[in-house]
Amino acid sequence: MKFIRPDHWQPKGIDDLEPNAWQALRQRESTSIIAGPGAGKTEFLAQKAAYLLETGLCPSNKKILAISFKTDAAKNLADRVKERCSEEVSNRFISMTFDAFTKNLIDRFRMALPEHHRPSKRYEISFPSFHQEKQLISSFRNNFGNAVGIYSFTQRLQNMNQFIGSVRIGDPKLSWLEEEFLTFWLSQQINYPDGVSRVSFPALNRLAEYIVRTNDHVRRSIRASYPIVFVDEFQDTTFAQYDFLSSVFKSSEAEVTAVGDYKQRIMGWAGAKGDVFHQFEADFSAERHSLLLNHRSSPELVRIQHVIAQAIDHEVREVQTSNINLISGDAAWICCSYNINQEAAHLAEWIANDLLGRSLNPRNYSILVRQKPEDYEQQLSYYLAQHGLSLRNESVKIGQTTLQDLLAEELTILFSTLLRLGLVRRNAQAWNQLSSDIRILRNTN
Ligand SMILES: Nc1ncnc2c1ncn2[C@@H]1O[C@H](COP(=O)(O)OP(=O)(O)OP(=O)(O)O)[C@@H](O)[C@H]1O
Repeated sequence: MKFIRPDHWQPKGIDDLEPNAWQALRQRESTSIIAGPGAGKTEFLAQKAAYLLETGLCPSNKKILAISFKTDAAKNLADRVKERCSEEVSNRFISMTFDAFTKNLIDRFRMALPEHHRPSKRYEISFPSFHQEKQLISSFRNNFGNAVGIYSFTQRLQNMNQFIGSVRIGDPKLSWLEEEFLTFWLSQQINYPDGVSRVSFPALNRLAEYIVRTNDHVRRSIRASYPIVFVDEFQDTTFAQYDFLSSVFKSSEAEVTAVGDYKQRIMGWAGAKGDVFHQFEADFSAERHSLLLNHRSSPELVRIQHVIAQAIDHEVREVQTSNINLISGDAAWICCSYNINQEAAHLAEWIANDLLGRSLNPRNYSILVRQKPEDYEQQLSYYLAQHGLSLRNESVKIGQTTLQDLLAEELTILFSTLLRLGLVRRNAQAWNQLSSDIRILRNTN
């Protein structure tokens, strides 16, 4: 493959990068990139991957490892690199979730674990409920009821994610109660009468961290394969995941780029570290860069985001938008309501008026709420019905899944296109869509 000279390399699929992004892209040490919503964090990583791979700065026998927290984020990043680079180049970009990466490590190096911590060869992933965690704590307390300090210790266990994040397997600094609990917690997941372990992702993370910390061979082979590492949504890194990252890459030659926005931290409840950017910058001697252009939102929305961002961090820098206002009049504003009924009534009335005023369709409107839509559904449905409008809660549970996940399934899309085609005499768009889906199904594309 012919490499591009680094000073001749140009971004792919976008016109340019902002000056701070150029600086961070060319930086050959660990860096942290702080950027608000829509500032192009994912795009930046895709461009940096293209830059390093196409210029040969990431040698052809090495790969870039990109770690995200959610499957769709990992896929989105991989797709962007695929769109921007040739197959030969994008094949060396490995994008996966933290959990997939640590699970993969356990699957390959399970034998590096001490026998009593080793899951069975074939194991299942478990998702312990809050209730199961409580039961685990209470059986532990029953076993160690007389131990000195057991009361305050079990209080600490109430935030299980945080506790697990604070203890490393085999760490000589652990107190004996910490060590006993960790062993108990792991053995409950590993030893089952049918011989099939049921292991949670936090346990897999902890076991993988143990392997890379204690096994030079595994650690060196990961470092050798991935001299360049990206971590997306870094604000949501848990204590255990951070430990894993630092056990593998700290004090190595790896260039780690951590991208995120501490103001968008959503996983605090799941044990995400509050000060993760500061710690990363100290541990990896990483230089901080901020992206100050928003590429997604209208200027009014960016101004509102800034008001909210300032409430979280007084020193936050103002972001500009690269977009123009597409809506005449107000595009975004903040309303304060005294209670949920007043809010729902106002929203329903506003939608009904706007619908008439702009001759739009009810399906052009979507209401996003904080956390649980079912907390708002009843009131919103009631007030919308007074204007002849109905509401569909897409996060409603259907069996193990939700309506929105079900609607995004390829098979659901196929059936709904089929239904749309059957409902009216002619629907060219549905016809084309269905014809192409059927060609793919029959493998005649
Ligand atoms: N330099 C750029 N020039 C033009 N468009 C860009 C640029 N960077 C990003 N974009 C576009 O802006 C949009 C938002 O970018 P992206 O998804 O990377 O943002 P993000 O910061 O990762 O978002 P989020 O806050 O949701 O995590 C995308 O459509 C992307 O293609």
